[in-house]
Amino acid sequence: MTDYLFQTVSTIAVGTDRVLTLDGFCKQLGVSRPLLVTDSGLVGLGLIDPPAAALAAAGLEATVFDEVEADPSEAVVERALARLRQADCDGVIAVGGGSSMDTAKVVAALAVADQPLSEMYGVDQIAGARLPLILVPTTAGTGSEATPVAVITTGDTTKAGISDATLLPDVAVLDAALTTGLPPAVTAMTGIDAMVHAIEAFTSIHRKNPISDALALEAMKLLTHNLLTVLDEPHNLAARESMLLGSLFAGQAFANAPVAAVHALAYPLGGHFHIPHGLSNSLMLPSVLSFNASAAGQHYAALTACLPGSVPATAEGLIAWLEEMIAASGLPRSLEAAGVPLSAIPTLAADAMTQQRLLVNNPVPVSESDAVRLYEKAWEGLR
Ligand SMILES: NC(=O)c1ccc[n+]([C@@H]2O[C@H](COP(=O)([O-])OP(=O)(O)OC[C@H]3O[C@@H](n4cnc5c(N)ncnc54)[C@H](O)[C@@H]3O)[C@@H](O)[C@H]2O)c1
Ligand SMILES: [Fe+2]
Repeated sequence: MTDYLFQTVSTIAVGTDRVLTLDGFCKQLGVSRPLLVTDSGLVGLGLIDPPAAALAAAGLEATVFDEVEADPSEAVVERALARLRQADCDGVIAVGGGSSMDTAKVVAALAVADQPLSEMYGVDQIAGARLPLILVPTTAGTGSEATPVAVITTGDTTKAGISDATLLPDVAVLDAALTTGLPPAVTAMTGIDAMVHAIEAFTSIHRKNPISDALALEAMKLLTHNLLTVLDEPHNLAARESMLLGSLFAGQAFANAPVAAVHALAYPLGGHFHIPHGLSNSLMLPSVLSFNASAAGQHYAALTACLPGSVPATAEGLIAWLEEMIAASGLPRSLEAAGVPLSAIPTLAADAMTQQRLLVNNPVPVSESDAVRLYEKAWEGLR
């Protein structure tokens, strides 16, 4: 038996139109002037007006920052921080995907910590507290509402992680009504990201623990039973809520049993080619799982019990089911189809090697030449 520590978000609110009750959480946390962090796409879809109006009706003066971009840069974080200071905000709310939630987390810490962003990267580097923080995911998803992690793009191409318990929010709000307009491709990519969180947490060789295992198994069940349903029936609220729950559970799992090589090899695709995070994971998933099967085969076999239908209880059974599901969801299945030139592979592999924070969790060690081979397989859509 190994000792372990399990940390997670302290309050989770689930329910349709829960996003209209943010004022109650603000009041509990002593927040009267929240910064509402989001992106312009969500504003355009009209998703931000109702919660902003509900906050105003409750007498709370929210300032909306809607300049978050996918794979948020340091410049976006600094602009959000400047807006927070200008409006003298005393709390931070994100309504959005992982990009908005990660930006909000870092801004809440920077607003209090007497420390520049550059000193926060890595594990346990944040030297202070943070402002009250409420996260409302609109994708299902990154699970960022339940993780101590934020991923920021530094320079032009590098995705760098900050992992610190300070970034666990005070409240996570799961409101399925926010996700019914999620386009099919984003639904599929983000759903696969959540599955990868569950799979990599379940096979992590560092900090794997029984609580994360239970959450990962339940996450796999919820996600794999509902992804094709929400693609067919985008307005099915029960299935959308199951996806949000699955994403939350997977986030709670990997927050305490961290992700590994699929993510380490996916990040350079986002950094260099702006391939969305979930799609990057989906593209690397079959080849990395095949590579890991010699060491993680039993765990992969155990995960097949979570899948719908009768799937052979083997690593091959899991990988083949995932490949079929990726094909059925209509996403590109090779790096070539995703527009990555073959000539980029040496650079991608060298970059992946900088993600040692993640690679150390992988069931099989990954060398730079292994990474080259894995990208070559993924380029051809093979495993
Ligand atoms: N902090 C963590 O633990 C963690 C974990 C995994 C990934 N990440 C990071 O999260 C980011 C990716 O987040 P994401 O995949 O949620 O996507 P995102 O936040 O980048 O959003 C992607 C697109 O989807 C749109 N969108 C979001 N919700 C929508 C909705 N309900 N309806 C219609 N459109 C909607 C957005 O406007 C945007 O255009 C990456 O930077 C990744 O590195 C963080
Ligand atoms: Fe992820």
